[in-house]
Amino acid sequence: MPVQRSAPPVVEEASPDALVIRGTMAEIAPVADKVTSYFYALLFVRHPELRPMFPPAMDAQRDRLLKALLTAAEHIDNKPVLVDYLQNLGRGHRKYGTRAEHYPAVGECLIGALSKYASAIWNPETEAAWVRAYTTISQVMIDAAAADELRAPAWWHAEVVTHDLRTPDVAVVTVRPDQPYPFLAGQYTSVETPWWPRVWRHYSFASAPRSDGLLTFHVKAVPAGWVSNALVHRARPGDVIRLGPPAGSMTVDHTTDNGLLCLGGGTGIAPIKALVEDVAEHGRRRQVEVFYGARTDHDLYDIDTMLRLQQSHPWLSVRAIIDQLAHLQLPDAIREYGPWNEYDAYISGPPGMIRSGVHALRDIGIPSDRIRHDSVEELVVVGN
Ligand SMILES: NC(=O)C1=CN([C@@H]2O[C@H](COP(=O)(O)OP(=O)(O)OC[C@H]3O[C@@H](n4cnc5c(N)ncnc54)[C@H](O)[C@@H]3O)[C@@H](O)[C@H]2O)C=CC1
Repeated sequence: MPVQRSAPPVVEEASPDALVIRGTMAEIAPVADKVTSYFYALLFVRHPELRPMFPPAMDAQRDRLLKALLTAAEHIDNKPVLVDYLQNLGRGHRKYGTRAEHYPAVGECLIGALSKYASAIWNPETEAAWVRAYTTISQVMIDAAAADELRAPAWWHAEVVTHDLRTPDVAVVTVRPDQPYPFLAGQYTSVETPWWPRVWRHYSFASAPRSDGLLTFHVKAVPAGWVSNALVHRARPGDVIRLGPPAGSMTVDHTTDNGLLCLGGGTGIAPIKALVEDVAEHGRRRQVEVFYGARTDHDLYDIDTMLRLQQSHPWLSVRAIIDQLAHLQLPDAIREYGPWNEYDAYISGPPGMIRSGVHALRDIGIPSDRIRHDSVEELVVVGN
């Protein structure tokens, strides 16, 4: 579930519907791939008009919609987190051309796929629980999309204005959106390139909002990453990409004077740089300690920028942690510094680093509600 703060495990009584849903999920878990294929087969056979809203090749991300729906259903009892997640999902679906009338079609195929593969336990009560859950899920998404329609476009076009290849596989790409693009430092967006229509990937903004309206992303080309390879090796000034709405809550809490302990691994330094700029713009002096991790010194592609920021801001300290030299990975390095009890923590980087970072931070006494990061589930597709 994309919880953007590190939530402590919630121990609560499950509702009868939640129990039924969990029962179905346990039943289909061993055949999840088959459920996914069958769900999309049903959807495209029964509703061929929906096919163009999905990527031509479905292998890379075919189960994202289904996964999102199942994740939401599983958390049906956790209303505040669920609503937040679904509102984002509903807003985010506007860029695919999703409309309110598409939701019943998806619901019908979801029930069709579940009832086929959970047939051993499927009965009218199971179906009723899923219909109730899906109705709740789709209504939150539909309402959020409708509200968003009044204030923002479904997507933005953005022209590449500079493309700076920093290493053989990392590029810093700056784009100019065709309309104002409101967002907060620390957030991310989704990007579609002209070469892979309808394949969207998430990238964090590498700067706080700028007066010239330009947006910058740090992109690393990863093996088999269609979007990332296109952005690093193919995109040039003048190319036009599409952007979805901003998302994410790894933003600076300006209601506190706590320091910021920031861990950025690899291209995960991008949103950390945006956070530093945000603190600078707010003008209140807060200690910001950045740990910038990389596998080798060649991978520290943005260290000059970070050191320049350190030079201009006495409240900022930047430390590079290089695996090879430090003989330990980034999250463990923070244990040698501190104390960190007056700090809020921000972590950005590969999913494994976020997981071990949260662990290390809790271990040194930072409570979960003061540790912020993007959802690890969403990150699995970030940057591909
Ligand atoms: N908002 C966010 O959280 C953002 C996340 N990213 C993600 O960051 C990643 C960047 O990839 P690369 O530059 O190739 O990073 P990388 O794989 O080279 O690793 C960067 C740093 O993270 C540490 N690290 C990696 N795996 C670890 C693990 N399992 N446990 C502890 N430490 C670990 C490494 O020691 C290194 O210091 C991508 O997965 C991208 O999706 C990128 C931008 C923003």
